[in-house]
Amino acid sequence: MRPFLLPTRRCLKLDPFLSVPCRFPRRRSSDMATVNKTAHPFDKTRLEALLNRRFFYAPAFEIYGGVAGLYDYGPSGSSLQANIINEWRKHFIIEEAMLELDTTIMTPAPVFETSGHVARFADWMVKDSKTGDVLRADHLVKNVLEARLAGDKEARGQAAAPKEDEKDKKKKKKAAKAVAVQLADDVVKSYEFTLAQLDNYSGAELGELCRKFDIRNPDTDNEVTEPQQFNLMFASSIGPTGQHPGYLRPETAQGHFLNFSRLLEFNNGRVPFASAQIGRSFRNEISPRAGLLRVREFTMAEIEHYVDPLDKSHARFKDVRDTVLDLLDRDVQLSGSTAPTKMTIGEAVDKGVVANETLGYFMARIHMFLLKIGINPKRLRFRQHMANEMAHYATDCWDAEIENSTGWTECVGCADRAAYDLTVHSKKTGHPLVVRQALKEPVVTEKECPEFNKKNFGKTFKQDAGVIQKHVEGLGEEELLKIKGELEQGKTTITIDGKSFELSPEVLRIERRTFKQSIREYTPNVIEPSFGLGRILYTLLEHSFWSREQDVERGVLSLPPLVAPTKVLIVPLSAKEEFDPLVQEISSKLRRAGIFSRVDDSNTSIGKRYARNDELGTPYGITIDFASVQNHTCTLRERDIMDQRIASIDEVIATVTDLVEGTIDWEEVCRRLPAYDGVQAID
Ligand SMILES: Nc1ncnc2c1ncn2[C@@H]1O[C@H](COP(=O)(O)OP(=O)(O)OP(=O)(O)O)[C@@H](O)[C@H]1O
Repeated sequence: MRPFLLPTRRCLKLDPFLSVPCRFPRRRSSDMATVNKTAHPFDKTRLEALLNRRFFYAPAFEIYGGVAGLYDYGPSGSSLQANIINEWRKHFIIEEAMLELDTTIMTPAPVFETSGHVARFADWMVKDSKTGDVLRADHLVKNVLEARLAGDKEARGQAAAPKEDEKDKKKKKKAAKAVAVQLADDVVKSYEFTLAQLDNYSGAELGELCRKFDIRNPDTDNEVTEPQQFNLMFASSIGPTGQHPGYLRPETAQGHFLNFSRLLEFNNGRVPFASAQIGRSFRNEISPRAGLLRVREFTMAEIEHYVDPLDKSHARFKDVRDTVLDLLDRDVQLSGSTAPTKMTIGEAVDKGVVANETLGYFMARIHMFLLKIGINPKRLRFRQHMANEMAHYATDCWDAEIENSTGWTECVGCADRAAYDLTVHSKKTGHPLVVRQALKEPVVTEKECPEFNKKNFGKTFKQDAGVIQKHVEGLGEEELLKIKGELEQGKTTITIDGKSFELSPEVLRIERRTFKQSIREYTPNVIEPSFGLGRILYTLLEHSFWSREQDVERGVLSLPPLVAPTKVLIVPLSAKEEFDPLVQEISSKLRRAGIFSRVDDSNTSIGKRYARNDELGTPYGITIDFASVQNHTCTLRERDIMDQRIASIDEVIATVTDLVEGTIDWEEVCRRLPAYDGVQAID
């Protein structure tokens, strides 16, 4: 026996579905497959209007005119970001027992001088030769060539790529000043080749490309100047004297490295281990025009995983070995192609496509995380850095790129930074940033060692003695053996800076000695996955957005319950007081179950209330009507297919808890709970 009653005739009159206009027909589970999320092409303008209307985010300082590249997140955007961060914490920090940090943003200049950011953290910019407008050189080349290729496609009568919305197409056409112009085949090839390896070009080469392809400022059609470097860090000064320059950090990584010896001690001196940090970073981007995709202040989540340089295997690699990734490696890009290869990460590491197990392990874990929060797997790929693109010290680097209406965007960088950062900071400060490993078995080695007879040596060579000693001590095993042999014959001659010195066994002997080493000291290598949360959040919103087939105006954000800002919407059918105890009961039971819910008791139709929450991505709705008051029942609605089920309040709460925790899906709900069908209830 079900512990609830079917709705009565009275409740049918107030059936929430009957108050919903019939253009939003109710669906049953059997209709699930018929929900067509692609009935309308993706419309960025609609999505942007929705995000603005529902205050996901908005330009910061808007009433002062706004500042490019700075955004404020509203309640929906903040909750979405917090939920993504929560999942990130679980997926990485908790799962891998990482050591979490929260280090300062303001950083004294010497830190970034040592790390190389002052000299090299820069992009190439060009200026409009007449107006002085500033453009990022690689983006200018990309936009113009892509637009010309789009014009060429149109002229050849090929359909534009489906992802491109009208606004984007117009932008590109404008950028190219070449609407529907067919290009010669070799020109198309050379554009495609250039685009495939755009990240590989130096400043001078970008300038060369602008001349070769006659690339101008698309807004004015004016020529552009030679590329110049622009450092992206925001400079500041610490304290009132102005004598201590500082910078707002452009990444959180240096905070990890400077604390390495404390972290190592916290981890009982053991390697491998990882530190993790979520925090704000700042980059003075040259021309931030892509919404959240390129901003000047953003939240990063960074992991620094420290490994033995001689052993980059990962204990849990076997768990992810079979994960299939879309990999776009360096060689494919050099060939001018942008088609990734599907490969298990196991195979990629075995074949040397990905440098080592630890890097591969994190690529697979990044892939899993992005899918878990709702990124479309068909629009996710890993692209290997080209040689010029990679920092000079890095061994291998792959970006998780997510496709969106602007193209493929790097959202997570995953690099093997080798021992660079720890080595340079240690050298600069004299503070050892090394691991001292007690060896299980002492290592016994033998080597040739020079022994100077100090008295005779000093007397013979006087002021040259120091130079000769330094030279001999710097010689390798082979050279020392040669000298040893010659000394055994009576004498040897060495030449330093063109000057020859004759040495005899009275001043120098070469002895073979045995050494026993019980401690190994080394600087660990660092594998760094670095996430930009704003880019992930925005691409997720694009991937989740669609419009109902029946009505393009009815936008839906199909955010997974895991990250949706609100999990359950409680909708009392009427504002009558008799509903209040039920609303309170359901709210408090959901609260106790740890499920974030909101009550919408506004004075609008239930259909409008649901539509509003579909736009907010709220996956489930609980409706309370007069039958609920009588029978202690309520209905449970699924956002995407708009199916509704009925059950006792406790049963609905238990079911929605399972749904939010991800232990069941809607198919299972359909097996558990009967469809809410007012018509059947009358009969
Ligand atoms: N200006 C920005 N706005 C938003 N997110 C950013 C920005 N710059 C970097 N990120 C994010 O931080 C992550 C790590 O930063 P990283 O230094 O690897 O980026 P990057 O290579 O400089 O990016 P790009 O080449 O796109 O400027 C990126 O994968 C991205 O998600």
